[in-house]
Amino acid sequence: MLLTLSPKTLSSSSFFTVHKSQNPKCKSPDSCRFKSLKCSFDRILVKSEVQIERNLEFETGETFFRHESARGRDLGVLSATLYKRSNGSLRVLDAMCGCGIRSLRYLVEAEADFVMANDANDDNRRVITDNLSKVERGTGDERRWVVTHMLANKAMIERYMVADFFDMIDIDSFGSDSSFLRDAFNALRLGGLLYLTSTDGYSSGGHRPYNSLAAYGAFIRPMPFGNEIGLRMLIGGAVREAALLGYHVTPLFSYYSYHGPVFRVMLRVHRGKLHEDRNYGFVTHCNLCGHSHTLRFDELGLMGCPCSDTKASSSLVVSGPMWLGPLHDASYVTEMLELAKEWGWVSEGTGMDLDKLLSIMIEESDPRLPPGYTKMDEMASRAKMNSPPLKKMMSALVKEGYAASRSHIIPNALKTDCPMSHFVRIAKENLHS
Ligand SMILES: C[S@@+](CC[C@H](N)C(=O)[O-])C[C@H]1O[C@@H](n2cnc3c(N)ncnc32)[C@H](O)[C@@H]1O
Repeated sequence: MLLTLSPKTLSSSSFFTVHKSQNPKCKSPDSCRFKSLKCSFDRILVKSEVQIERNLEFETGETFFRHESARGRDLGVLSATLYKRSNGSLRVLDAMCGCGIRSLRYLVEAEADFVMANDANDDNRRVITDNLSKVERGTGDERRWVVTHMLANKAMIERYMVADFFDMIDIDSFGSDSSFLRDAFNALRLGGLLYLTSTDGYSSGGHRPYNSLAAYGAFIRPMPFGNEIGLRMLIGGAVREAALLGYHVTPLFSYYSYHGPVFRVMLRVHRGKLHEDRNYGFVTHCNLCGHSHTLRFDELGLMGCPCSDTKASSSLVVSGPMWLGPLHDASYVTEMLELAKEWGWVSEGTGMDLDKLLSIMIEESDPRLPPGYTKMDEMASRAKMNSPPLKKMMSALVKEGYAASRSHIIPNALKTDCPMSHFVRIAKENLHS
């Protein structure tokens, strides 16, 4: 019989004593494989944390769990639900499920028909199984969930070898996830969703250019908008890997969270590689004038900075190749926002509200906006003035015919296609008007 616990208190760390014989894995106090369990003569002390997320109660035990990742899980569930609603069925691989909270949410909230909850660490089994037991397991073809303990690559290879494809694969990995990409593309149904996570903040910050080159095929140098570069590098890595297999991907949304930091992108996978992808190339940034622009492969010989200062060539930083197109699909994120409103996931007063986040993502999707953002502080120091209010600056830019948007990555920054010199002039005019 598996160890079962029913904690009486919520969201606090509690200790429970259970009889050793209830735990099939514990042979003796000295050889207990559960790193986290302390066995005494005939009792086990289990540290169990019970959480509530979106009204779902679950336990985390000693698995890796971050409350701060709830927003990323919300976004995954909204996408999964849209998929289920438009395709009629939904089969999910939660490839690194931890305690199984995502699997539980895909089953309950997105009404997934089937979830494979996989985590390489089989010590997590009891917690995952207990959490998923809130949903009837079913049998045979009606089976709604299974728990497996394989390396994520094996879990994907095993399924595609028997032509059993998933509609959605969620890879919530530590570090960089590029080693999972190829198997994930193979194991996904065409038109399916791939939800990728990376916590590799060093690479996106340009501090390990040879690491990013190895993992994503992108040589990344420090740029003032490194966190956006992190998202673009992740999408770019997937674009490249997909092309190798004869597929192409489009980003549905991209989400950066400073807790970690964590970079998440939801991609849709399509058949056929794009022979000429105008959205794949380089980002340049001039540290002298603050101007950023894009450089496609066929423009490499034209490299230079519009500020044409003599010092400019040594101030010009180039990173890539990476994704240059919009970070999100505006109409898709609009559907996500409508669903969030339908479910009442709005104005909850928890950090940045979900509806506000999705609204900013819609703004950021304007295809005229180049990669990067400018912090208002930087603009103010270039213009030698106090920084004007963000909203006032945005409407001034729009009035002059430029695209302008907030950034979901950083609060007091602006994305625009306006060159820095005009930007400073417009700021000065508007601060004094
Ligand atoms: C970031 S945690 C997952 C958190 C979980 N998805 C959530 O939302 O709470 C990563 C998990 O991946 C598991 N893991 C690490 N490497 C793995 C691999 N190669 N294959 C499968 N699971 C792996 C770890 O045991 C850990 O539980």
